[in-house]
Formats: sequence, structure tokens, C-alpha cells
Amino acid sequence: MTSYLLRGVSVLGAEPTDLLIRDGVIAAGPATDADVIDAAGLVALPGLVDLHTHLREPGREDAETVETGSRAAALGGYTAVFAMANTSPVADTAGVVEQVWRLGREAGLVDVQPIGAVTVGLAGKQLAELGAMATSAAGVRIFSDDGHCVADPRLMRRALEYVKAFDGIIAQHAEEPRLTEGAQMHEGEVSTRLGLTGWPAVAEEAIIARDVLLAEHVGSRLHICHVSTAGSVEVLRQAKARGVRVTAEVTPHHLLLTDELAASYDPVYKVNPPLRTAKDVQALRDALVEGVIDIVATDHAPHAVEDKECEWAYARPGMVGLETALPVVLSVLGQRWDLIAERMSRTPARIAGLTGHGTDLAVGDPANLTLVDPSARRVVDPSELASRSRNTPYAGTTLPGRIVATFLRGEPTVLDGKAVK
Ligand SMILES: NC(=O)N[C@@H](CC(=O)O)C(=O)O
Repeated sequence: MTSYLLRGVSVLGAEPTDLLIRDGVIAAGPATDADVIDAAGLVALPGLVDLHTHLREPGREDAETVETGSRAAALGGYTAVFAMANTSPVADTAGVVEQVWRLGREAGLVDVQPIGAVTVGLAGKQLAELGAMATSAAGVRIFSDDGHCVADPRLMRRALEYVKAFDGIIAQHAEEPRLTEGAQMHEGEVSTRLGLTGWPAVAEEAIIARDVLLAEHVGSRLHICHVSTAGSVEVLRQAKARGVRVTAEVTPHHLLLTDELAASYDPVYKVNPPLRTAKDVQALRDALVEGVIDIVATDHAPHAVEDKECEWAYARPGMVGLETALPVVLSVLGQRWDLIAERMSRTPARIAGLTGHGTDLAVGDPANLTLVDPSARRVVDPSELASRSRNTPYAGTTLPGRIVATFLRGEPTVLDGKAVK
């Protein structure tokens, strides 16, 4: 196994030093046999961990496969991604989660951890085989019907009770379906102007409020996917102050983009939950810095051309995000490396109970890390994305930061900004 010496690297923004990678771990001592990488001006971060990725395999391999999504993740600086269950067939059995887990191992570009569905077929009627998925080779800990809300409160309570036995987590897509029937975008001034049916903030906030009470009652762990409104932040703030075991994520796009973009009627801006107002964006940024929102998760949602390049009402919601997440977060937070490592690597790894990722990059830690050039700026070109889909809302946008290299257990997955395999 090749050893690497990262010469003059800044670990999390600290003074430049030499970092040696040997036998898959961060090592100390002489490095006579190592390949030297000139890392002057580059910042090393623990490899990013994404708790919310859609990989589309099995079922929609035309939009993404485990392999193409893994490559996009590595190029974005990720060393672990959690694959959502809304595949076809749905990942609601031990067989499907093991298939996704195995495909991830075969691709070998990031650690792919499957998320299991909460209910059979995401239909919200009957609990899926949570125990069988937990004890499968994939060792599922996080369960989610993402794309759909577990709307039935009794089923949600049962799911929370069930996963408590193995310290599992229910990750809720918070959307009261009766309040969002026919919804196309955020309900507000812009939707009124455009004549599009609105998705009100309260549809998200009402489910979060209900579920933090259920999680408190049961004493179980709840995670809220893609928080998008200022009101949701307030509900989470109160729940956390009371000691409820709830964690929450925000997507890069909800930290940057607003509902005004829908005025273009370009479905690239159609996403679930929808882009909200500038006031919501500010509240989400503040909550992320403060820690009321624990992590950034991409909600990478690749879609085939025919599902995106059509009339707004017929387009599928979702945006690709793995390859632009860190640049977007850098543009929002600035070069606050410790905060970025906390929100994009350490805390997601801790929430998921994932060992070996999200470390301090100390001697002996597994060499899961990414090297960033913070001075580079890049114009996003959809044709250059490694994802099989092109539905990025940042085409033509200049974003700061370039991922130069990524290492998974000491093996490079990205070098010189290019995927190694
Ligand atoms: N986030 C999205 O806009 N889309 C997700 C599922 C969903 O949450 O609707 C997808 O799977 O495409």
C-alpha cells in the first residue's frame, strides 16, 4: 500500500505541517518511502459524511448508480454517504439494503451505508422489517421514508419505540400531506404572484412539533431531514432546550437559494421541501452556526433529463448536490474550518454511530480525509459533473473552493481534482 506525505498542509486551518498517511492511517515518523504531495495552501478536513443521499439504484440506474453517486461523493470530498430508501424496489427488506451495501463496497469510492424504509413500500401503512435490516450485513441504524412523511402518528410512535431497542433513529421527512396536496412551491407572496399552488411552512412545522413530542414521550431518537423554515428552527430550539433527543439537518440549497428563483419557471429550482424566503434562509444559517441545526446534508437527488426538463408542474422535485456542497457551505459560512468539519463530518458521523470517519486527523486515526484549495474558484459546469444526472441549480455560478484530493482509509479516491477510478 502506497504511503503519502502531504507536505505543508493546514489541518483544519492550523499552521502548515506535514501529514503522513501510511497503512490506511495517519502516521508519525520518517517518510522516506512516501509519495510526496505538495499541499501548500491546502486545508485538510476529515472526510465529509452525508446522511442524506439518493443513489437511485436499484431501479433508476439511468439517473444514478451506487458507483456514479459514489464517485460524485468522493469528488465532493465525502468518504461516507447514507443512501435513502426510496429506490425501486424500496429498501424495505434486508435483501435490498444488503444489495446497496454490497454495491457500495464493490465501487469502493466511499463507504455507502443504506438507510432502511420505515414502512413497507414507503406507503405509510405498515412497519417494514426494521429488525431484519438492523441485523443484516448492512447493519442499518437509520430508517426513513424520505420523499414521503410518516404521517400516521400511531405508526410513527411504533417506529420510534421499535428502533429504541438498538439505538436506531427515525429520520422524518416532515410534511403534513393534507396541507401540501398539489403543492408546487413555497406558499407565500411569490407563489401567489406566479399562480402556483403553495407548500406552506406550517406543513413542515406541524409534523416536527408532533414528532418531537412523540420522541420525548417514547424517549427515542428522532432526526429531522432537510429543515427549511424559520418556524421549524424555533420548534427545534424549544425541543432541544427540553432535552428531547432530536437532531436536524439543512441542505446546502436551503442555505443559499430562495423561492424567488421559481419565477423563472425553470424546474431545476423545484425541490422538496421547496426553496423558502430570504428570512428563512437567514434563520437556517443562524441555526446551523448555533447548533440548533446539527448538520448539513446534501439531499443529493439526481433525476433523468425527461423528469426535469419539462413543465414545472410535471417535473420531479430534487437537485444534485454532492459535488457542490462544500463550495456552497464555504460561500455561506466562510473559512470556518472547525465549524465546517463539525457540521459536515464529525456530527453526522456521531449521529449515525459511524466509526473511523469524522476524526480529528490525529496519529492513528483512519486516513479518511479530504484536501481543499480554499483560494480556488470554480464556475459550475453541469457537463463536468460525475453524477449521472445534471440537475444542478448552480450552472454558471462561481463558487469558492476546490476539492483537490480525497482519501478513503489511506487510498486516494480523488487526486488532482480527478477521480482515481
Ligand atoms: N428532495 C427532493 O426534492 N426529492 C427527493 C425526494 C423528496 O424528498 O421528495 C427525491 O428522491 O428526488
